[in-house]
Amino acid sequence: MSFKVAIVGRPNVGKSTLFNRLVGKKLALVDDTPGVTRDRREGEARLGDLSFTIIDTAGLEEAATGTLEARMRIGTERAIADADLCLLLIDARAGVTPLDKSFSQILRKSPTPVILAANKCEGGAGKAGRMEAYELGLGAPLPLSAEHGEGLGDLYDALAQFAKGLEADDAGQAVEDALAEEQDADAGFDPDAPYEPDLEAPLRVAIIGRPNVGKSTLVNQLLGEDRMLTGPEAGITRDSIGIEWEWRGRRVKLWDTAGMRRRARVTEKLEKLSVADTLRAVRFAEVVVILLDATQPFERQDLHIADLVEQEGRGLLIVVNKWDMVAEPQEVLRVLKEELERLLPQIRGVPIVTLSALTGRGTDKLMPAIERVHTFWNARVPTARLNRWMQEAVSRHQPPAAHGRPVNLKYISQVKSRPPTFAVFSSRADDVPTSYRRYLVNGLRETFDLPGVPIRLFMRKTHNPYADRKKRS
Ligand SMILES: Nc1nc2c(ncn2[C@@H]2O[C@H](COP(=O)(O)OP(=O)(O)OP(=O)(O)O)[C@@H](O)[C@H]2O)c(=O)[nH]1
Ligand SMILES: Nc1nc2c(ncn2[C@@H]2O[C@H](COP(=O)(O)OP(=O)(O)OP(=O)(O)O)[C@@H](O)[C@H]2O)c(=O)[nH]1
Repeated sequence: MSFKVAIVGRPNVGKSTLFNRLVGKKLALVDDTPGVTRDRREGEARLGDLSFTIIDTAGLEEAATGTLEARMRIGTERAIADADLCLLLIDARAGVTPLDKSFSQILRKSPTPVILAANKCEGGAGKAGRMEAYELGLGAPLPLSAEHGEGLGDLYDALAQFAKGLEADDAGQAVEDALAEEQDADAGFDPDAPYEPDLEAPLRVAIIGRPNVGKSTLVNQLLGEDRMLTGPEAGITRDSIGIEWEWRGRRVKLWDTAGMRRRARVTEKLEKLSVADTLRAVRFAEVVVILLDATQPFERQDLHIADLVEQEGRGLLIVVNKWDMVAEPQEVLRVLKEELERLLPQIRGVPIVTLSALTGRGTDKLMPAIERVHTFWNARVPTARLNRWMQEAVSRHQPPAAHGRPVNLKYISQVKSRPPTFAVFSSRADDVPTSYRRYLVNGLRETFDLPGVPIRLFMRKTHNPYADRKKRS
């Protein structure tokens, strides 16, 4: 992900020198006569694994009219408007000057974030100036030497921290977009019209799992190891959110949780995804794959992710990796199935796929299983079938009477898919207990074959015409 950094500061502090160092080419003129940089320049900068556009805003004294301060204000404001981040440079050897103060005032008032750096600090010089710089109210100044290339590590950390924040914003936006798309897909929902997958919209998938379960290995296997190594080829695109490719003529977008964590590690050395990252991935995805390591027990963290999937109403698939390490596959699978039924009663019958990302064995089952869960998640049940089913369900097991009177269920219809959502109408909706609603949900899941997706069921109150008539008479 790229961003724009404007280097601002009064003349002669070393803006062009820093620009040249970051761009790696002598693009800007450097001279020790103040104001020698005539135009602002832009270049593609690299620092470690970060790449960004950098703007050098020098040459303010060149303009013919207005006071220096007025011109500076204009130049800086223009740069601020253009940039995602400003780097305010001061000359630590010269100390803080009134002009530096004017700059920081402008910057403090703007919403663009600012990094303050004290230049010309090579060999520990400029300490006094650096201390003074705290006065500017822009936080701790980073000691730098643009000419000698010192302090670039700290600059990297500050920029990486900023880039991570941008990515989080981007990710947040991707989630909002995905949710908006979903709402569009739900508009005009008709339970009696057959579900037809929209092949234009990418099927959104997230693969989530504890560290070391084999997420990266699996993604590489899915996309084809070679293609990943030789960079994106036609058919595979990557952005800060994820990886998109085509599978059997269908667009698939994979949320890059591994990538999110890799980037996070740069600055925070996080060993696992933060809760916020996980939640974002779950909300983005239509189908969430929880990846387990066959040699490790099912853990609380996995359960926590499954809970999130249920709460957010996404489709769920459990994938057990490293199946090549399992000596007694039947037994391991039996235990796992039992555990899942016990620990995840709210999403019964979650499909399980076993595979080895390392050898590739079984990985061909993954996409078809994801697609199936996606279909269940989009399922539509015709109203007539639903009502026939409900009549039977009620005759087998009546809702308990409340206040000495029977509770009648009038009818049921599906009001939404993604996940399947049903409304049951009754004049005494409030009197239907949770246990009975659960009975209905379980019946729906079994009868209409909806494994691995949360099912929502609401009770809706119908108007009771008899009650009204009685009142009127
Ligand atoms: N000692 C020391 N001198 C530096 C450093 N960085 C830049 N300079 C010198 O400071 C002077 C001004 O540098 P420039 O990069 O032209 O400064 P600028 O801020 O772009 O200046 P204008 O173009 O006038 O706006 C030059 O003589 C540089 O060699 C540094 O880290 N240490
Ligand atoms: N035996 C076996 N080892 C595997 C399999 N898949 C992955 N591994 C190994 O498990 C280790 C972790 O794999 P990664 O793909 O890096 O796991 P990850 O989940 O991306 O790890 P983090 O980035 O730490 O979250 C590596 O040593 C892999 O070679 C598998 O199917 N079988």
